[in-house]
Amino acid sequence: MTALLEVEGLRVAFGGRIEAVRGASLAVARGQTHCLVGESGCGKSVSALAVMNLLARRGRRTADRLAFDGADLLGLSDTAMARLRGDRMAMIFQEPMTSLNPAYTVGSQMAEVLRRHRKVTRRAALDRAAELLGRVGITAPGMRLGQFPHQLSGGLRQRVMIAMALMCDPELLIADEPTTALDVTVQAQILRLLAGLQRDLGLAILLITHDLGVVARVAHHVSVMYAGEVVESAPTASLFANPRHPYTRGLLACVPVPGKVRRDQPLGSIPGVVPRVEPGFAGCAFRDRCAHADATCAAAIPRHAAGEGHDFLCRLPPDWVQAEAAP
Ligand SMILES: Nc1ncnc2c1ncn2[C@@H]1O[C@H](COP(=O)(O)OP(=O)(O)OP(=O)(O)O)[C@@H](O)[C@H]1O
Repeated sequence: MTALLEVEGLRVAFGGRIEAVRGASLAVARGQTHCLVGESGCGKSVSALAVMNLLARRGRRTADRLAFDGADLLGLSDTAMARLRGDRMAMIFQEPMTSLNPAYTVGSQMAEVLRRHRKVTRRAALDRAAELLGRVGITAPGMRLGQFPHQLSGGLRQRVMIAMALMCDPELLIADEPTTALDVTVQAQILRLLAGLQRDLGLAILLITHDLGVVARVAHHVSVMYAGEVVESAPTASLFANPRHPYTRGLLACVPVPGKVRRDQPLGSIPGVVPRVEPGFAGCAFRDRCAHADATCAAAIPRHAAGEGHDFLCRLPPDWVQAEAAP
């Protein structure tokens, strides 16, 4: 079966000088959670915004294919895309106030989302809003409908934003770091909520995160992004058991293992920073930070298949990790 969201060869440039996304491909299967991971500045948010056609004015996107439920998104007019957004595909952000309007009550803005896409009465839209507030774990939903966003805690605002995204019963939810700004307990609650919604409603979720702990808990499939490219893509179990790209291995080495980290030990990080890449850049963008780099890393890099649904972009062969470990 074709994936619900198909992205192939996506490129995004800003003002023609910075290439934020450089030929990224990924596919989100129906009813599954696909995580897009990588350090800050790798192009995760820009990729998601490009899919939704919500890039800032200077951003230009091109792609070999961009399709939702088999239908081309690249050829859609702005009006047709706006009809799809918030209806069959919805997006939530790290900061709920990106989506919530401080001037309107929770109820009126949730109802407005439904009434923009469906012919329903205000009463029916408010009933649906109350039902969804209950579904995302908000008690006394009737009372919350009459409140303004500033009267809610950060965790509640995040739940309201999720409920609002669900008003039209979307098939795809794109969630850009939805838990980063929350404290750890609320983070865990929101992740449990998203996993439950994915299961119960058959939602497909494209979850952007830099937290590999989150990935391990919720993802079916993972795409690792570096400097605008997907450098490794794999089913979650395969990625954690057999990471191939040196960048993925570096990210995983930074995750503390319970019981193995001493209190006084600093958390790991990969030395160096993600480079900003100009159009025409050739070779592997990770080479300056990579212990395995050699002169060939400045030339074209092959993409290797490394098992079912697992591929990576590197000059090293698919079995390099085992070969290096062998005596
Ligand atoms: N409006 C813009 N104009 C110019 N450059 C931009 C714009 N938006 C993003 N970029 C650049 O695109 C690159 C990718 O940014 P993006 O926000 O997608 O990264 P990210 O991986 O989502 O990181 P974060 O986790 O910090 O959001 C960065 O170098 C960023 O500076």
